[in-house]
Amino acid sequence: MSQATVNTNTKIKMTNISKIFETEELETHALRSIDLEINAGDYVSISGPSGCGKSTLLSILGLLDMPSDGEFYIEGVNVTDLSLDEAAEIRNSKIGFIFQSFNLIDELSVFDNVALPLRYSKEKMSEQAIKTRVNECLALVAMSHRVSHKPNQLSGGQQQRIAIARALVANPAILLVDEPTGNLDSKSGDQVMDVLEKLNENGTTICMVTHDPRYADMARTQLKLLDGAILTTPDIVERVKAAV
Ligand SMILES: Nc1ncnc2c1ncn2[C@@H]1O[C@H](COP(=O)(O)OP(=O)(O)OP(=O)(O)O)[C@@H](O)[C@H]1O
Repeated sequence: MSQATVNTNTKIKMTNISKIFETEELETHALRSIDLEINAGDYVSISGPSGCGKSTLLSILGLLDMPSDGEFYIEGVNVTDLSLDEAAEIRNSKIGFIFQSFNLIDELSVFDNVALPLRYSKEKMSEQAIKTRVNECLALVAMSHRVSHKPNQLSGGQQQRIAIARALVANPAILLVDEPTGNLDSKSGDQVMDVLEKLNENGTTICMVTHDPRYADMARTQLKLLDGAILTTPDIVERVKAAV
C-alpha cells in the first residue's frame, strides 16, 4: 500500500476510475472516467436514474469491488490494487456503511450490535472503553434510551439510527450511505436524514447514494451520474437548454 502526497484533508481521491463488467455476450461500461475528491467534513450525494452506476461507484468506494482502471486513494493510501485481506482491513478501519436494510443482528441487544465493530477490531479495546464509545455513538443518534432493547423491539427509523451508530463507532474516515430511507415511511426517513445532517454539521464526512431528489438536495455537494459518468455543471446546463 503506497502513500500519496495528498492534502491530509482529503478523505477520498479517485482519478479516471472505470468499471467494465464482462459477461460472455456483453461488456457493460458501468463507470466511465470518474474523477472524485471528497474532503473532511464534506456531505456528497450521488443520484441518477436506475442503472447509471450508483451502486457500482459505492461498492468501489467501500472496497467491496475493484475498478477496471484508474487510481483510488483513501486518506492518502493507494487502495487501487489491494489483496482481499488488505481491502478488508482498510474497509473495517476506515469505512462506515449504512444500507437501506439495517442489517442488525436480531439476537443481540442494541448495545452489542453497536459494539460489534469494536469487538472485531484488530486493536483490542477494554470493555470500559467500548462502553464509553458505544454510549457516545448512541447519544449522537438520540438512542441512549434503548440500549438494552433488541432490534425487533424498535421501529424501522430507530433501527436505522442504531445502524448509523454502529457505522460510526470505529470512527471511520467516511460514512458511505446507500438509500438510507428506502425501507422507511416519510416521517422516519426525514428523522434519519436529520441525524445524518447533524452528524455532518459536527464534522462527519458523508457520501450518500439516493434516487430521491429531495434527499439528494440535502447534501452540500450534489453529483449526478448518467451512463456511468458524472455530469458536470456545463453538461447539466446544456441538457436543460436542449430540453426547453
Ligand atoms: N455484476 C454485474 N455484472 C454485469 N453487469 C452489471 C453488474 N453489476 C451492475 N451491472 C450493470 O452495470 C450498470 C450499473 O449498475 P448499478 O447497479 O451500479 O446501477 P444503479 O445506478 O445503482 O441502479 P439502481 O438505481 O437501479 O440500483 C447497469 O447497466 C448494470 O446492469
